[in-house]
Amino acid sequence: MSTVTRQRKSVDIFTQIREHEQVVFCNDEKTGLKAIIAIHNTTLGPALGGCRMHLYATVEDALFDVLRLSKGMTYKCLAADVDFGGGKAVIIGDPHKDKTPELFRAFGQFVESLNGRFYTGTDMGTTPDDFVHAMKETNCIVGVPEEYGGSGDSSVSTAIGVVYGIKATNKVIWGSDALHGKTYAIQGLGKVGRKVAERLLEEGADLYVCDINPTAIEAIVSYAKKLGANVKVVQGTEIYGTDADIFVPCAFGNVVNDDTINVLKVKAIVGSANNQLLDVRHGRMLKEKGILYAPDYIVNAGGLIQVADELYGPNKERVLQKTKTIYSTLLHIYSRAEADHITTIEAANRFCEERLQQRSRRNNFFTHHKRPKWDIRR
Ligand SMILES: NC(=O)C1=CN([C@@H]2O[C@H](COP(=O)(O)OP(=O)(O)OC[C@H]3O[C@@H](n4cnc5c(N)ncnc54)[C@H](O)[C@@H]3O)[C@@H](O)[C@H]2O)C=CC1
Ligand SMILES: O=C(O)CCC(=O)C(=O)O
Repeated sequence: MSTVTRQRKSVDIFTQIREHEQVVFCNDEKTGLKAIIAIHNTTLGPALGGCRMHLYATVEDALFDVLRLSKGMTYKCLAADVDFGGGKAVIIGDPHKDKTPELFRAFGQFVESLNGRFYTGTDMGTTPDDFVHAMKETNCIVGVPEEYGGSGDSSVSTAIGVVYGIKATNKVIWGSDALHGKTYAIQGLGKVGRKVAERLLEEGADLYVCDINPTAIEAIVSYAKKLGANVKVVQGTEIYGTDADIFVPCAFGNVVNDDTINVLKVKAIVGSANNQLLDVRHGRMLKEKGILYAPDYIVNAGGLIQVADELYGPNKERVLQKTKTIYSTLLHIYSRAEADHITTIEAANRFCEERLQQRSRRNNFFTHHKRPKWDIRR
């Protein structure tokens, strides 16, 4: 039994979704689609969040994941200062075997049925090309390929934001935001992790990397070779115990738990993975161990910033400028945590909850989506 499953108690469904506005179970026999869409909070505007595809062991695991991910999006929208709410979707299936155009069209129909309350795009296990099929059924898709007039793959901005997060962390620990001269342990070399790895290598950093996909490993090893840079490949859980300076989780959530904290030797954790802490108490354990934790939803907000911007008509320069603010927001969170003697995740949560209180006072006049945008229906 996994650590995650062990620590979860069995509770009734309404207790599980008590913090959420709406949870939609999507079932389509013809295409085999089994998905869950969770809308956490739409105080600031329609819910926005990517769609993950993963072969969950149980439906309960999928529900647990989508509930946490969608709540995280509410906080991410608040931290990034965009007028959207928190939502997320998960498709239960193997992203390497179970994808079909029809499955994504069926998913698009369910998104459309929410009538503008939920906008979605890529996450772990999905790519912009998957959502081109969903776009035939709904306009509520983001991270749309540039050839359709969208902003393109949102992982580009996510990776840029993660690098700003690493720079801010280096500044706090070593007094300089330079990326070189440090070793980073990157878990996951997918859409985000690979881009972060390439940037770090270009800056002269050393890397430990791991991924379950040999092609992803080969790509980064050959890139390093081209640059004459240093990459060591490690297997599975070995990534937690390396002598790297910073651990960069860019695969799945819950990677910071009792087991991994025991073996982590790094000075800081800064990565793109959503929900890195299994529980808030793991934030306290990191603090006690002297490991600086960059709250995930602060650091990985670049993609959100990009796709939120896309809905107003994409502008790359505007996205880049806003993504850069991840650096200053993170420095603010670090100093607030220090001043208030709390963990960095507690400081980030307080910052967002205060913003939500302030914004809730504004009259929120939201009407459902305005115009057909992606007219590619066949
Ligand atoms: N794509 C985006 O713009 C954003 C992604 N995130 C988060 O960042 C993380 C990565 O997202 P993407 O790069 O989009 O996903 P992806 O699906 O493109 O890449 C994930 C990578 O992790 C690898 N992986 C899976 N299990 C692994 C394991 N046990 N050990 C090592 N590697 C493993 C996969 O083989 C894949 O290469 C996810 O947690 C996602 O929620 C957060 C914000 C935005
Ligand atoms: O990157 C996206 O497409 C939306 C943002 C998101 O889902 C996330 O930040 O986890």
